[in-house]
Amino acid sequence: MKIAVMGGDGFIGWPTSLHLSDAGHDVHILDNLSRRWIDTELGVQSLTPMDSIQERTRIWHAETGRRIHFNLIDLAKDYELLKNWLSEHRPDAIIHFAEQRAAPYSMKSDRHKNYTVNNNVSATHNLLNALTELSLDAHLIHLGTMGVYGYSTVGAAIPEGYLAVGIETAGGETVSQEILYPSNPGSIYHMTKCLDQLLFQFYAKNDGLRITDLHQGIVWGTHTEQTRRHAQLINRFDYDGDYGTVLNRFLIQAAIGYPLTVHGTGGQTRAFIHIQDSVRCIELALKNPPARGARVEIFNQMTETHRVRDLAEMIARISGATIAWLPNPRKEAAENELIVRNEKFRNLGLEPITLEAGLLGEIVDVAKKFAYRVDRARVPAVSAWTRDIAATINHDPEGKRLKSVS
Ligand SMILES: O=c1ccn([C@@H]2O[C@H](COP(=O)(O)OP(=O)(O)O[C@H]3O[C@H](CS(=O)(=O)O)[C@@H](O)[C@H](O)[C@H]3O)[C@@H](O)[C@H]2O)c(=O)[nH]1
Repeated sequence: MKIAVMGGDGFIGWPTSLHLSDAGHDVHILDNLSRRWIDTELGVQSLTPMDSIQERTRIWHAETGRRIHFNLIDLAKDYELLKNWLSEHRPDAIIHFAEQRAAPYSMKSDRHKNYTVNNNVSATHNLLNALTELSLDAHLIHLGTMGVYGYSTVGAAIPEGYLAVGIETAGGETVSQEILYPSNPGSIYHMTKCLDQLLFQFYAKNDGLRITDLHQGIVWGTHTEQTRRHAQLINRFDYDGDYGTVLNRFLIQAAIGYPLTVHGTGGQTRAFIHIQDSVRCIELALKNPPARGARVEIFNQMTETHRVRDLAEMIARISGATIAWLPNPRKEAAENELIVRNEKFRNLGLEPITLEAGLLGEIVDVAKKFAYRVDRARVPAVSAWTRDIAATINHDPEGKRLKSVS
């Protein structure tokens, strides 16, 4: 297949591009390199040393003889360029990662809120609009998030996108219907993914676009089979307070002897998936497109759930790290249950890498190897969800104002 990977220079976009190229597909990356600019804005860098996209694709060609093409296009701003590219290349499938993906970054300031909404919603809409205008029947796969469901304290299992409800008619009869699961975003970033969902519903219904939305959990790990093939194919690894996700942050914190930064009681339960499984799921979704005219296909792309404090305690046990119990910079439920249905990928043959099995290798491999590149001052999460919270959180790099350390 000819596949366009929008956002193919990012944390999941890059290993996905390699995985699909390795599987024999003709891969074209479209990316505005915004993630690299944001690193510059924040004054941080990936834990792993990362080459330019042109250099990465050159190495991939030298290693495998396969070409990955790179196009510098901003989906949100360059509508005509995007449309012309799609019109010329007419890909069979499009994988859409081209959005600002960090919740803390989206909550940093009014400017960051505007940027995240404008970028994410425009990128998605421009893509849908162009596909319709060009009558291009490409299968669109979008990287969504488990965060669209929110974290209720009820503890009922979250279905894959649609919820069966009974509605009472005027005649007093109860009819059953499947509705899109009610959105309950916890950040501006998560809210943009909820808005994306509505755009998908409309374009599938009105124009018959074939769309798959992957509601992904928190990704951990950094290597995939293909990124291991050469030092310069390595994936990025974020550990900073804005882009670092919780488990990867704990791993690097353990490696550099920094107290594990648990927000609040650590009672937040979240869904997780290893990066290798993430790219496998994308390939499975690619092989199983919805029919034209069908409703948006939704998968829950996660393999296990964990409570944040349990992860911290597990890593502390393995590594001897201490745990810092910090005031939470986010507005979120202090404690929640999370039960997630994920049979669809399991039925398509996904055999998950479990945290227990994969964890130690990751610590040794990546976190310790590149620990010398860490700027400790970039570890704390300082982006607060509200002004009131901002007044109370800890900004001190080595945690002198922590609630407690155990
Ligand atoms: O040092 C830290 C960092 C985070 N947390 C807590 O860990 C949980 C998860 O935070 P996260 O930064 O790992 O994940 P999140 O902000 O939800 O976002 C990440 O995970 C999402 C999937 S999900 O969480 O919505 O399932 C993706 O959509 C996003 O792109 C990705 O950045 C939160 O309760 C947070 O308060 C800590 O206790 N300590």
